[in-house]
Amino acid sequence: MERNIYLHTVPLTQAVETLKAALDREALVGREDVDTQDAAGRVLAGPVFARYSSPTFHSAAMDGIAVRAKETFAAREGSPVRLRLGQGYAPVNTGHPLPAGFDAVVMIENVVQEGEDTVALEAPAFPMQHVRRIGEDIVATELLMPQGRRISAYDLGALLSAGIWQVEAFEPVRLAFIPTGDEVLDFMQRPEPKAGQVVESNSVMLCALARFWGLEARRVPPVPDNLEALEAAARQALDSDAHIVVIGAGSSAGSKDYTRTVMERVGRVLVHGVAAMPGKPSLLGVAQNGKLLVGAPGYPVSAVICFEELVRPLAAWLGRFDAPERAGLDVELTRKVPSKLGTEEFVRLAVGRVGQRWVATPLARGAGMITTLTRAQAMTRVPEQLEGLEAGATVRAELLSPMAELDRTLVIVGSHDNTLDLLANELMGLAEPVRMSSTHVGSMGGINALKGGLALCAGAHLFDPETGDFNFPFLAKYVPDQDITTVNLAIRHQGLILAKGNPKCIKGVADLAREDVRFINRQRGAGTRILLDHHLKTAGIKPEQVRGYDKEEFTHMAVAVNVLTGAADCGLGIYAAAKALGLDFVELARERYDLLIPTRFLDDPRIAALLAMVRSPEFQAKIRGQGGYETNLTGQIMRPGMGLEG
Ligand SMILES: Nc1nc2c(c(=O)[nH]1)N[C@H]1C(S)=C(S)[C@@H](COP(=O)(O)OP(=O)(O)OC[C@H]3O[C@@H](n4cnc5c(N)ncnc54)[C@H](O)[C@@H]3O)O[C@H]1N2
Ligand code: MOO
Repeated sequence: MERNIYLHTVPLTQAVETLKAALDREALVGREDVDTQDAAGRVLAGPVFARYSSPTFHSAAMDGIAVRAKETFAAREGSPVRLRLGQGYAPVNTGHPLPAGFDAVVMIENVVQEGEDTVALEAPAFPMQHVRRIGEDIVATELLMPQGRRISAYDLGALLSAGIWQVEAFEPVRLAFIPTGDEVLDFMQRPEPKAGQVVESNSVMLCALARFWGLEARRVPPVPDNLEALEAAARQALDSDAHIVVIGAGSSAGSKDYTRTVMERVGRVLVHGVAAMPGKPSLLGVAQNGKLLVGAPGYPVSAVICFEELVRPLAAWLGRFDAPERAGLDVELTRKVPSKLGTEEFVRLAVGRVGQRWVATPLARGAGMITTLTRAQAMTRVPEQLEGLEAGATVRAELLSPMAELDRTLVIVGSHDNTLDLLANELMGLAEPVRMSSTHVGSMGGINALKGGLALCAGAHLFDPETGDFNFPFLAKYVPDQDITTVNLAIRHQGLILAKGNPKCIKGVADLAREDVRFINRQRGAGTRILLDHHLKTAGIKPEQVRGYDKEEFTHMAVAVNVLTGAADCGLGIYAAAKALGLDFVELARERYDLLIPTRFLDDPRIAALLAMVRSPEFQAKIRGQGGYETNLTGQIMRPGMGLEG
């Protein structure tokens, strides 16, 4: 099978410009009459002139009486002017036409009723006082709105008031998405994926994005990797009313990546490869019938970049509207971001305020990591001429979440524990919800974040064999100059996580040296790894003797998943992770998992909410409910030397 070789990669802006030059948007996106009441969001194809004035008559702007101004000029406090009903004044309500012969309105509050048909005024009225004049707002025949205007909700009011029942607008930009791949399963069938299969989700995510920009978007069921079937699906979509046809996946160099071939059969490929990461293998072209053809990469994060950076500007240009912009915020990076020279890299960020600083932690950059899309509150771009961004650098971030949500985000960095997930959910249920953004970098990573002032709170469970104490010896060593309050979250049970039924009969640390036992380790700096090293040393086992010692995972659950799938026979982790996946467990140690909080943040409302939650008996019951936890110290402030006893 011949494989695709990319055209050369071009910068994103160049890719967009190339397509603008090749597409005939006048021919592609037509005009149509739209009833005004349905026209919000549509773009006017021509100018709109008012048919009616507003008001169409001189109208009273207040409730009161209509008068002739000149007859009131002499009125003074203590020397009123008296007027008689009929020729002198006429009662009016707001919005009523001004009765013939009168030219001003006096508010009812300023009218003294002296008899059935006599009023007294103690102040003069000026001509046209409290009168809305004919055409004050809109004058018939005048330009109400120019061509090219995107009709807002407000505009609908003005259009109808001016007697415009229909407008001529450009067609809405319509997009059809064709998911492809033998391995993708139609979610409509509620499938259960087997190895090698994935649930099709890109089409729904991307169509929803497109609708948010104002497009009409629809998907078809996934099409298998078969050239004829793909071509037929592409032709069918091109024959529909869609202006943009997107083929999902199959954009790169695999033996079944047919997207480019299909695009060449139904049109011309103008761009294959953009200097962006993710999103590199994106394709753009023009169909024989003039429609925009897009090949979106299969990986979700890549597909999003393809949509946001290529489809969005092109669709906006086709539909003659401005794509919605994101607010910007300067943020400080907690970690270094390496990047490839010559490629614009898109990095998603978890953002939160720590004291007066906005800090941003770069999330994992795998193009297949759907949760980086859901966890990110912002995104930054590493320009193509840079080889990366340094830790501590201030960069411009594009916000993906509202500012108010960012301000309610509690940044917690450090070791992972299932209780943090419990906490994240409970905190969102508060009357004033707190959003937890936790980054799992191990206990030492958490202490480092505190050192750099990059977190409101760190989770740590560092055991010091010399003193038998937790965390304090490490705080004294690494952040001696900071006042940190240590609050216990829970005592938890750590042990060997084993396959169900323990088929390899693993009974303790000594078995880790066995040739037939494959271990899965935690990353350097993780408290659990430090605990393992301590137990290995005590048992007289060298790391080299443990098969898999150098294979690392970042969370307890990831270790458990390795055991569940048979990728490893055993790993060290908390009981809750073993229990969650129905695995066996041999307990090795009880340890204290603490929240380390710089004392100056104790009054921060987010920290206050966290502590209140941790101290509530209901929450503590939920911690115990996970299995493998004790809560007799939970919520209490820890002191050096307390160990597990409190
Ligand atoms: N030899 C090379 N291989 C790859 C290169 C390269 O330069 N040389 N580029 C990589 C990059 S970068 C990307 S991005 C991907 C793009 O892959 P494709 O567009 O060909 O997509 P697939 O391989 O078919 O699928 C990738 C991945 O995404 C899943 N997928 C596909 N469609 C959907 C959907 N509708 N919903 C959810 N998930 C979907 C699919 O199952 C795969 O897991 O290529 C690299 N390879
Ligand atoms: O460029 Mo691909 O789009 O990273 O994953």
